[in-house]
Amino acid sequence: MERDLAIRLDGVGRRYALRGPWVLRGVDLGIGAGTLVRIEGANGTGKSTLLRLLAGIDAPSEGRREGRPRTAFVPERFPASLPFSAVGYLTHLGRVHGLARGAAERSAEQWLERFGAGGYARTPLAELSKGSSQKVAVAQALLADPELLVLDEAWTGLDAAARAELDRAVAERRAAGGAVVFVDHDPRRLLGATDETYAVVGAALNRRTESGTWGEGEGGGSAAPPAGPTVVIEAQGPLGAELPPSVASAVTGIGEPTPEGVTRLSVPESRSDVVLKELLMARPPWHVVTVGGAGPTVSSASASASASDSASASASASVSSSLSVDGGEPR
Ligand SMILES: Nc1ncnc2c1ncn2[C@@H]1O[C@H](COP(=O)(O)OP(=O)(O)OP(=O)(O)O)[C@@H](O)[C@H]1O
Repeated sequence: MERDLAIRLDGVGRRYALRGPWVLRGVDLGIGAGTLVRIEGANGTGKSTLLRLLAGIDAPSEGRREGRPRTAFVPERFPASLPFSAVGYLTHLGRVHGLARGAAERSAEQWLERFGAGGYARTPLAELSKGSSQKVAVAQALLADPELLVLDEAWTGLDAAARAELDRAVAERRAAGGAVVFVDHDPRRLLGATDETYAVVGAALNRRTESGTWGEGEGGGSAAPPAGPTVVIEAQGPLGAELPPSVASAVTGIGEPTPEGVTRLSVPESRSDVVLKELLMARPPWHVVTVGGAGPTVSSASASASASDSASASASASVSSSLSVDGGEPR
């Protein structure tokens, strides 16, 4: 293992059933000590699966996880109904992490205070609000100074002060030489502080290069975009809006926006439905202007920019049913 790597995934694949579809395959990923790494990807692509593998609470179906950093994990869903008070639970975990009782209790109380949940220290977990419960979820990960901190949507449900506190805690971890890996739906989360960004696409991991395009993962080709036909989507975003990260990670080409704000996207056909859905469900939604083959646009469709979720989904379905592919007939 290279020096200064907190952890490394080597040729890692994960599927949830024998002969089931691979959620991840051929993933090679090294996380350096003291680095902050963002993982992106459309819904259901395998971000949480990757985080669980990194955190060591799930095992790869193939490949290896190398390195044994002291790891803490904030899961997407925290089991809030455990039979403990907030401080009792955190003290118990502190002891599991090797702290003496007194030190564990002090650390538990300090972290609850930092996240503005000191007043709920003696409240049973099952009685906490969703936001307070999330504060406990975050505190449990921070109390033993992890060398690898894995955060799955950890900011979701926190109030603004607690979100800022978590940003600070992440900076402190890094300053102490810890690595932090996170998934978050907000593309601005820790923007500027992030060292590396990867996207899960089609079971592989793509790394964002410095120019903002998506390169191959470390596996030397394992993260190449799927071969096959390409669909061109022209989409118009809300004024000044950036392309949703989940879309940016799924496309193979992004044109310069026109003065009217229409951006031309090249998308592998196998990802086009996901990209259309992500555009239409973005907040605020994007307007899909045309959908066609890589040559001249051969079909067009539009969707209301103020569509509700269900309307967006049905608009997506009607758009995708009019897709055409390279050199082919409209479907
Ligand atoms: N324990 C499990 N058993 C079976 N299938 C699973 C399990 N966990 C995840 N999956 C499947 O693996 C795929 C990837 O799921 P995962 O939760 O990792 O994606 P995600 O990108 O984190 O999704 P989201 O953005 O919705 O949180 C999905 O098809 C999901 O249904």
